[in-house]
Amino acid sequence: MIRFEHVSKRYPDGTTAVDDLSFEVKEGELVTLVGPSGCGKTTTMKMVNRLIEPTSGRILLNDEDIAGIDPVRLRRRIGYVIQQVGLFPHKTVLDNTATVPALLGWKRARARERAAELLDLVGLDPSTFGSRYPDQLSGGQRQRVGVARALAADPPVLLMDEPFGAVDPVVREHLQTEFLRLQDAVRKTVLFVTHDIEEAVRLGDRIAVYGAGRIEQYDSPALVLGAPATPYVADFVGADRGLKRLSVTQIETGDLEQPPVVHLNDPVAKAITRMGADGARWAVVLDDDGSLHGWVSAETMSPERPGTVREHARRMEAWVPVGADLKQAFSVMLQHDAGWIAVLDDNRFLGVLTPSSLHEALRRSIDADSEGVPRAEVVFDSIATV
Ligand SMILES: Nc1ncnc2c1ncn2[C@@H]1O[C@H](COP(=O)(O)OP(=O)(O)OP(=O)(O)O)[C@@H](O)[C@H]1O
Repeated sequence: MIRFEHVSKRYPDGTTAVDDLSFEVKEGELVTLVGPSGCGKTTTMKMVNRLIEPTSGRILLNDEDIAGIDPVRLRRRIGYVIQQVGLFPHKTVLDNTATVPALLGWKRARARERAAELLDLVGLDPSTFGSRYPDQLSGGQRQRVGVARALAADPPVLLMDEPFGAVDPVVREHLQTEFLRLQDAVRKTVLFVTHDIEEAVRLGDRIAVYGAGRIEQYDSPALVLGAPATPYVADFVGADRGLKRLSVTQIETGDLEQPPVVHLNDPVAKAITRMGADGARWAVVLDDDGSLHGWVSAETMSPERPGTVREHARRMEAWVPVGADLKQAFSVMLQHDAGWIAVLDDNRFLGVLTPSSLHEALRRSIDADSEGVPRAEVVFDSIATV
């Protein structure tokens, strides 16, 4: 979709901003460009919409050399979101969002209808926010309008230059989650510049890690974290990459432990036998319909006493859906101060994660990536050391 072929950019003062860059972004792929300040990320991005012209090499968009495309026409095919959103202060949110369709000559009603759809898509109710002016929005809301505006004419390509850089970390995480959901729905080809490795890992299908003017590694987030290609990348992603990796490793059913399971209406004696068979001191308790109720401890029940598990069971609400990432699991575990959490598929109980199975899952993920991939340095950072 976007291909860089030996692209370099040298400024007249002798600065080489980008040096012999070759890489490809596939259709529907979200690639994050990450690296320290001044390493050439923005230059790379601005060459795609011809705000900056390369000194040598070429950039192809769908196999067409962009040097031959009129810049104005080119930019209509490319949405652009920047940190200082650049909304027009005197225009309403709806009209701001409709800017590009209006420029493209859409009828006003159609442009506004499209703008309302887009606002909805980025989580801003058009009937509440459409008539506001930019200074009546929070920073996070302004960024959402920026994204809606960039998507309004449905461009196949989106360039995003630190779009969430100016908001606080909580809002930023929110915007990232929303953006991922949006990207799932619209599947644009996205180049996303950030200097934040966490953001790059969270959003990118692939990450280009920049050193000075060059890409040091171009890989999946899991590989960048698990098998840094060079000591520079290892240093850049940081010593806590095991922890970062939690957010790119999904829980799989094979990671789960299977403690004994009893039901609320089971007689106490049956529950004790069940636990005894596994040598377990506790069991997961499910409702009659099979959904998670909580847990019960062997200590609180005596085989001589009549009754059912219901009288002894304790509620437990620490759970995550299967497919969640290990970071979510870890955070739920900490939030509930729990030694285990349940993993559910819809309402169905699948098993539990404990700190040690979480650790194993992390190891599984790193082993899978490093198999057969000769990398400079494959180090496992135990979560226990973080
Ligand atoms: N017009 C210019 N003339 C000379 N040098 C320039 C010019 N524009 C950018 N540079 C230099 O090119 C290099 C790359 O800049 P670029 O803006 O691409 O970096 P970046 O990785 O996006 O940085 P940041 O994260 O700080 O935005 C820097 O050393 C910068 O000083």
